[in-house]
Formats: sequence, structure tokens, C-alpha cells
Amino acid sequence: MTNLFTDRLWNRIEPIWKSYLEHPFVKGLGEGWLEKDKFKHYMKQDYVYLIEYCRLFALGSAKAQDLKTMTKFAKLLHGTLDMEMELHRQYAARFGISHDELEATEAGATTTAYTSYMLNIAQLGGIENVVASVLACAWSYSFIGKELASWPGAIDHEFYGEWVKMYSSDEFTELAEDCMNLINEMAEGKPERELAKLEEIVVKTSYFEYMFWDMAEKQEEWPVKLYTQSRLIKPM
Ligand SMILES: Cc1ncc(C[n+]2csc(CCO)c2C)c(N)n1
Repeated sequence: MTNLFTDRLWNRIEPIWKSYLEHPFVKGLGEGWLEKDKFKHYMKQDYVYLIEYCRLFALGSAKAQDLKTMTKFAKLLHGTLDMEMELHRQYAARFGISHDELEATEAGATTTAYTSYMLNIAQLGGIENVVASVLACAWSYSFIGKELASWPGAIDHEFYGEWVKMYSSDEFTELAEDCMNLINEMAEGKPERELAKLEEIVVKTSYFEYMFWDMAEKQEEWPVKLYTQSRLIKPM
């Protein structure tokens, strides 16, 4: 039996990912009672998150050592720009937000920290760092999508059903599997010291995923209180 690196990763990330399903934002989304304003905030932050995320896939293509990997990343880039971000544009339209307004969203603290971390890691190392940075995002959404799709009424919900449908779809499962196959191929033959580094990236990005759900729940932008002459001018 082969020892898959993703099986080893699963031991570390399972408790973190299970906590997403307990988080009020994800629970509310799956059970259908999530406040729309929270979802709107999430979709706007997620859109600018995805713009930065696309750069990661482009970096993956640039760093690829063979055409098969280059093509995989190009496919992931296209899938994100054209399919995943289209979901956001459609939800934005339902909220009366134009494409330009959506694109002009100012990234909040968590969004900035998360995308900056991934882009830094991906630029520092070789192709395996790019794959480790994107893995938790693609795989955890597939995990959440599949789980929520099994909750009664989630997929047919008049508002959140589209979200559940997209992330539980075959196309998304395939994108997540592409990332899992890539990391398994790249882990083969690597020394323990390097595997441990990759594992840390996947654990850190899994923590960031939790923080992203929490940012959405709290509708957080920059949690800074601004004072002028001792008067609070920007309560958070
Ligand atoms: C914070 C955050 N994390 C993960 C995803 C999901 N995601 C990002 S890229 C990708 C693969 C192909 O598009 C998937 C599934 C998201 N939307 N927002």
C-alpha cells in the first residue's frame, strides 16, 4: 500500500477542518439561517482574496518543471477566474453590487494577512511551496461543500443553495483532487525535514481558513479603533 502525503496531512488538519463545520458562519450557511449581510461581507472579501489567489496559480505555472504541471495550474487559474469568481459576481448582482464595486473592495486585515502569507511562501520556494499554499483552500472547500450538501435542504436553499452546489460539484471535487495529486507527487522521495515544512504550510493555511470564516461572521475589516482628541471616530 502506498503512503500518501495527503493521508499524513489529514491527521493534522482533520480537527481544524471539523471545527469549520461547528463555526456559526458555516453552520448558518448550511442550515440556511445565516444573515445576508454577513454573507455579503464574506463574498466581497472572498472576491479580492481570489484575485490574489489567482496570482498563486499563475506562479505555479511559471515555476512548473513540466508541461503537465503547467497545464494543471493554468486549468486551476482558469477555473477560479471563470467559474468560482462568476459565482461571486452572480451573488453580487443579487445584492445590487456592480462588478467594479466588487473588484474595488478593500481587503480587510485577515484577507491581507492570509493572501500575503501564501504569496510570500509561494515566492520563496519551489513549485512544492505553491502547491502546499493552495492545498487547504481547494481541498477544505470541497470538504465543506460535500458535507453541507448532505445537510437537509442545504442544496435547495433559495439563497445559499448555489454556494453549496458549486463547492460540492464534480468540477470542484476535481480541482481539489488535482491539488492533492500534485502534492502527493511532489512529496515522493522528499526528506522528512522538507515534508515537515510543507505540512506546516498546510496547517497554517488551515488556521487562516478558520480565521476567514470568523472574519466573515464578525464582518471584520480592520479591527482598529481610531481616536481623535480622545473621541472614538471609528468604532469596530
Ligand atoms: C478563503 C477561501 N478559501 C478557499 C476558497 C476556495 N477556493 C479558492 S481557489 C479554489 C480552487 C479553484 O477555484 C477554491 C476551491 C475560497 N473561495 N475562499
